[in-house]
Amino acid sequence: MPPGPPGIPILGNIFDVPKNLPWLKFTLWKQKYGPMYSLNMAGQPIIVVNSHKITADLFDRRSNIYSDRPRFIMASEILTGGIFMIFSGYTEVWRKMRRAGHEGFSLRASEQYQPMHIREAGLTVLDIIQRPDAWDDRMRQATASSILTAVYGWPRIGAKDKPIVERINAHVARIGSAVVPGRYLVDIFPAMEHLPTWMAKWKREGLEWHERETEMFEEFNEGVGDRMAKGESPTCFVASLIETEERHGLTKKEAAWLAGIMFAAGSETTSASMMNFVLAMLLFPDTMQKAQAELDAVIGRDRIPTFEDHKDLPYIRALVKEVLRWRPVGPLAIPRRVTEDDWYEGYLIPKGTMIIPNIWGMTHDPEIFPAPETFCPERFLDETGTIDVAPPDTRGMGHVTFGFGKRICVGLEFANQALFINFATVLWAMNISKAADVAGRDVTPDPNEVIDSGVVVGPAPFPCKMTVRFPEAKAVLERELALTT
Ligand code: HEM
Repeated sequence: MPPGPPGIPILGNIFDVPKNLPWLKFTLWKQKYGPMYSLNMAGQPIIVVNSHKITADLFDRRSNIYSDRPRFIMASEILTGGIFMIFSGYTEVWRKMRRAGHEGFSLRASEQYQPMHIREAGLTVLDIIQRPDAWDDRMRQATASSILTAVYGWPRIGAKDKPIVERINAHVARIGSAVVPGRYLVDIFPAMEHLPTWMAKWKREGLEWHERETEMFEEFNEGVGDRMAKGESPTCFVASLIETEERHGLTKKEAAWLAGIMFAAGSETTSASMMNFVLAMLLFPDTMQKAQAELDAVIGRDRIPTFEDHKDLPYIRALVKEVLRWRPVGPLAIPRRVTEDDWYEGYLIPKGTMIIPNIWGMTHDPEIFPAPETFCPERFLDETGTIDVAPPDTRGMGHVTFGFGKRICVGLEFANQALFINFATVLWAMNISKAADVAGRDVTPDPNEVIDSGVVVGPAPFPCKMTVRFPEAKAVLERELALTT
């Protein structure tokens, strides 16, 4: 295996990997051991990969043996019955779900949600104009709302929907905490999975949660089915799932979980990226001004941005990529497991090895992204500032924040569209600047203070000041949004 940090007998590197910001340590090790090195976590062999080329060679070009996931017994088998697509192995059920998920969120399919994204972004900015202090709450709610609308065709969620959103969020948090290494002993000692439920409270509770959540997700899908039976045709993922049920061969339970998974995978990731955007605008105000100059030149102040403008807004397109590169919300993605012995560059990667792609290490590689801590959208544009450029082996996207190969993020088109229109609308209408403390001094947030929920990493809460850029912004938003109802 490729060499790596030496570790101690039996337990290996278990004490070398920090719980806090492990991707930074992984990135440091890259300097010492190269772009691919191995770790031993109490007998579990792990390979950490830190380069675009290696991830493309393994996850894209050898995807038939690198698309499996390691076992997450509590999160993926007990709490979610083996059908939680994000963590599930490279199985037949995963394939069915993946096909259906991809069909519902492909580039073409995601276009049908564009009017909803424009509306949601505009209404959110209007809310922020009214209550600037609640900007982060509003942005989080907007993300949740867009995904629930896209998945279930629900109208925009508001304060009255809090209980249902909290219920879904609690489900996401439960799974997030269950994948944290060491949270459940069964993931360290798999033999414990055979304990009878009367002896294992964690297992009993996990299975009960699974039953309750299956009921909840099935009810949501049935709600869409009932609307269709009444002759309505909601534009949403579940409606298309119901129409294509037979072709995809999904059971009622699998279809219900597939829809639920879209929210789990898409809500926190997108809202953490929105927070990172605000943070970047605060810390790098010159980029905000350049983006606003582009918006003024292309859109002016008498209408709001739309998706028609995408082709004419290279700086905003680059801004989306730079937010995802600068602060990838899944800095270590989700690990893989190789299903056969494999040889790569003279090294043996034994069957069963866990492979961790260090996305942070790749998006902060100074040879590809000079001064990687500097927020600089220009890195994704050619010298004319109009043509998008991307380093090799990034699928033309410029970064690998959405993952790789057959398991690349299913919702990446939807997420890119949501981020594009939200960034454009916020910057068209608002200025973002540092808030002042009680003594009147500017508060500069530390971008390395983060909240790590298990899979998604976002910035710790920070204050910021949002003000309207020009007096007519509110009236223009109101007028334009009235036209889109
Ligand atoms: C900024 C937003 C997002 C980021 C950065 C992100 C990132 C990721 C990453 C890194 C993975 C793992 C890929 C791999 O293993 O190679 C993933 C998987 C996934 N994402 Fe996203 N995601 C985002 C938004 C979304 C949205 C909006 C949806 C749904 C509408 C979604 C649905 C999924 C699903 C279902 C998977 C599991 C794919 C599989 O295992 O086959 N994501 N995402």
